[in-house]
Amino acid sequence: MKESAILNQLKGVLPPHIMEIIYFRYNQIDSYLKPYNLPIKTDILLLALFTLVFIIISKLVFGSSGNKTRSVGGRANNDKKVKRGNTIVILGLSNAGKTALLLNLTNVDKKIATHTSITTNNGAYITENKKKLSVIDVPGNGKAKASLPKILSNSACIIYVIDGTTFIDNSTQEAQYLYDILTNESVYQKKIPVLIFNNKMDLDSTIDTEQVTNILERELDDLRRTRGATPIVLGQEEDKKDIYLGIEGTPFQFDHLPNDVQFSNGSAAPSKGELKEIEDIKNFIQSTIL
Ligand SMILES: Nc1nc2c(ncn2[C@@H]2O[C@H](COP(=O)(O)OP(=O)(O)OP(=O)(O)O)[C@@H](O)[C@H]2O)c(=O)[nH]1
Repeated sequence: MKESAILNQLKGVLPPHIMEIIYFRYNQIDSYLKPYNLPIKTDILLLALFTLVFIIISKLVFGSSGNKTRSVGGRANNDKKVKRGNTIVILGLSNAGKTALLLNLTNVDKKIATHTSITTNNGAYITENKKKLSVIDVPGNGKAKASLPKILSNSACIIYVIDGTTFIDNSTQEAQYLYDILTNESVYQKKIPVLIFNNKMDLDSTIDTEQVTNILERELDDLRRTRGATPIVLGQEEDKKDIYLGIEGTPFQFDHLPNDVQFSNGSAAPSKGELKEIEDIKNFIQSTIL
């Protein structure tokens, strides 16, 4: 039996029956290699081969787990390849209080009047951690709405403002606008978070936010069935993909959407008294920063 320093060392730690097998294989390999007269000892060669096999196996095992970690990040990305923009988009029907909210959230020149806007109003919002986000308020009427798909594609989050004093009369129109927003490709695929803000709570004639939620869910449920026949409000969307809101065969609920849709109420510009801090909105914005 051929002697080898490595085998002698193994002899000290391995049981005799295992050593027997190792010796047998060793001698077999040694006899195979002998005719080649290699300038390297069989045990060194085997050790090198064993190390190589060990490296390959650990690469496969740990290398793939490394990939797994990447794919978790990847999954977050794959998770609709989320790469949202950095604009807080304020939307809603005319007179809802969008510009009032923009003024409240930003430190823009308060000279921007809270009367019917024709073009978008812009400002900057500084988050708790000093991140600067642009804020845009898109008028409820007019040409600015045509540029909405582009604005939405760069949105970080959406605040949809409702005039709580006129909601009952305007609920269908509100739902139609929301439907267009929620079925917008960017909003749907990037799962842009939406906050529905029931505004003008300082006035007596406002509606309870729970009621707003229920009415909107009912209206959106109807719209899912009839929408094919209704004109698209956001315009220029001939190639708009078919996006079905919620779960087919189940009454529509905001919970069924891929987006996080939250509700809140308050006053963007109370007619009397102190300007109420709109903490819910600020918390919402903070929670949407990726
Ligand atoms: N009482 C009260 N009035 C508000 C509140 N928010 C806004 N308003 C008033 O509602 C009116 C409309 O507000 P805007 O901010 O101009 O509304 P908007 O949504 O920007 O309207 P458009 O520019 O037409 O799209 C103004 O007279 C505001 O002062 C609120 O919280 N309480």
